[in-house]
Amino acid sequence: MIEEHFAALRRTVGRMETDRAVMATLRRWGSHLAGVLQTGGRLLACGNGGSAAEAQHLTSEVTGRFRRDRPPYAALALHADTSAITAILNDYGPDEVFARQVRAHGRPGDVLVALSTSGRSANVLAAAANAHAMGLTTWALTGPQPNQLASICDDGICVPADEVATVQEVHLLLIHALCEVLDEALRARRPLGEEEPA
Ligand SMILES: O=C(CO)[C@@H](O)[C@H](O)[C@H](O)[C@H](O)COP(=O)(O)O
Ligand SMILES: [Zn+2]
Repeated sequence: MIEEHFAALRRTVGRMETDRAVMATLRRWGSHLAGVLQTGGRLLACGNGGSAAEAQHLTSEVTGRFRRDRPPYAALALHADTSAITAILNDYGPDEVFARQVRAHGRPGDVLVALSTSGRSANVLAAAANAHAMGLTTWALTGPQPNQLASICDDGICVPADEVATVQEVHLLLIHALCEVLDEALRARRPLGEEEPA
């Protein structure tokens, strides 16, 4: 029933909107990410299916822009290079498709955002484990807790919804909220004399 679909989204958003921990996490992430990007670090993001699209939505907003003009920053969605993906899949197997790229593109201090509605996709778990071992900061966006991805990442937001679709829809809301706080933090950190174009 489509009414139930709308109701599930409304319920979940309502629950998260009043969860102070979620807002605090987003603000902490925005401010940390601003520092990483402005000092030459990079954002990596990964996920499967709908979560791949969400990962790419986030990185495109960082490299392009969100609401206002600002300098571009380094961000990569790890499923987007189809030649690398097919070669790694073919030569090393499915669990390595993101992990190998984390090892190639990640540097200590960079940030990995790992998205999984179930929190148990092996390739996303491997990416997070590799990133952690290399000294990247790892953040999880998942479905309900407990789940393995949230437990191995440095920080995470777990969406309390039963349906994969609802979790994905709320992930996009969280991504836009993160872009909002990131832009605020970038503006606050910009040195005097480097105001953004009108
Ligand atoms: O978008 C959808 C369902 O809405 C699917 O493509 C879904 O993302 C795929 O089944 C993924 O493989 C699920 O992976 P995960 O979220 O459990 O890590
Ligand atoms: Zn957007």
